[in-house]
Amino acid sequence: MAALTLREYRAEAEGRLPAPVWDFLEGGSGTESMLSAGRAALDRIRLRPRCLVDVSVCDPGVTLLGSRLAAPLGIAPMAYHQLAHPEGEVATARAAGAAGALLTVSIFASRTLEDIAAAASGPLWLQLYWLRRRETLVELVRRAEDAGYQALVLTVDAPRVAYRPRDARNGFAVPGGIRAVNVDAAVMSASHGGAAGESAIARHSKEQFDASITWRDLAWLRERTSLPLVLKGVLAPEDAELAVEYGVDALVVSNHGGRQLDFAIPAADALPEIVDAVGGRCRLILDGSIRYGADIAKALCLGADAVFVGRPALWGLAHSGSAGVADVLRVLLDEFEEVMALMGAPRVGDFGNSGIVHH
Ligand SMILES: Cc1cc2nc3c(=O)[nH]c(=O)nc-3n(C[C@H](O)[C@H](O)[C@H](O)COP(=O)(O)O)c2cc1C
Ligand SMILES: O=C(O)C(=O)c1ccccc1
Repeated sequence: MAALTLREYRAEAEGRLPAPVWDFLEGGSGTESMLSAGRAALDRIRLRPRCLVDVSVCDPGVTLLGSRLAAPLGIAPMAYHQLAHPEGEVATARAAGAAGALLTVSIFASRTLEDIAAAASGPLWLQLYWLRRRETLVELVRRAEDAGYQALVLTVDAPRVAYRPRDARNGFAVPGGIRAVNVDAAVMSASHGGAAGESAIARHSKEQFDASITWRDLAWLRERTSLPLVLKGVLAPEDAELAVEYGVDALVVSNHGGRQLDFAIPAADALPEIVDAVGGRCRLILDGSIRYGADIAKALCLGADAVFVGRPALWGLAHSGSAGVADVLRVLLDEFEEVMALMGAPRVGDFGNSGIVHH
């Protein structure tokens, strides 16, 4: 298969998916203006290379919360990979393993945690939304521990799923035959069955997500697992400080790919203050609009330890299943390895604040 750029994978994926599914994958909340804003924030950052450094061998490898990765790259949690391909998360896990990338499995994965683990040869983390029914969370934590997942990621930017105009217009619902198989069917039923003018996903979240949780509840979760705990969707330095106080091991600095709070700060703009606030006391992952190897370098220069990539993994999956995801990851890794060489930064630790300028 000829190498495709991520942009080509996107175009190919669009042609293969039903329009309402495409709209759900690609869409954003409210004005959808944050989709381009996230990209613009990264585009404003320019790289400043060093020269005459020995870059004959570049090593993109890192260890993140005990997970060994071929590069500082993970796949962001995304619900229902079967929307993109019948094999769903099992295919994604195979590809992530082959590339040495982390896979974060969504609580609303369409394949079982155990089947995904069986297909994975690399590290897996499990992402949770805080459902009203706490027994579901306790059971998922136990299953993740038993299946060898290496961290838990609590998404904290979604007390409910935001208004997303495309999904509302399409009356989007999770198609029959695709289910969040790791959660009781009764808890998930509102996600199915469309209603004109309303997104079933948004409706389901209002019914089943616990919007009352606070930092005290985080302590409850912290006590129930020895796995590292990650919070996803932090943008305020004050929250980063609180997270450190509550024993959180890493933060995913993210505006949820422009799908939650409309006009929320792009992650790349929020990151510097958060780096200052945590002062090295927890790991930081930049999420949103990562599309090039150079974006990984920019994130590291800003002070992140790694990045998450979201939609491009689903483009690869829609294009050609596991092979497509593996190729998307390979394109990003090859680009990053080249950026390391051209930046004069043969190790991940060589990227620092002097490697970027804002313009
Ligand atoms: C189709 C889709 C489903 C998503 N599902 C989840 C989810 O279940 N949990 C979660 O924390 N974030 C979810 N996200 C957000 C991603 O984890 C990530 O923050 C975002 O996609 C990153 O932006 P990018 O797509 O520009 O890389 C989802 C995103 C998409 C596109
Ligand atoms: O679409 C999303 O971004 C998301 O987080 C989600 C939440 C609930 C169900 C499906 C996806």
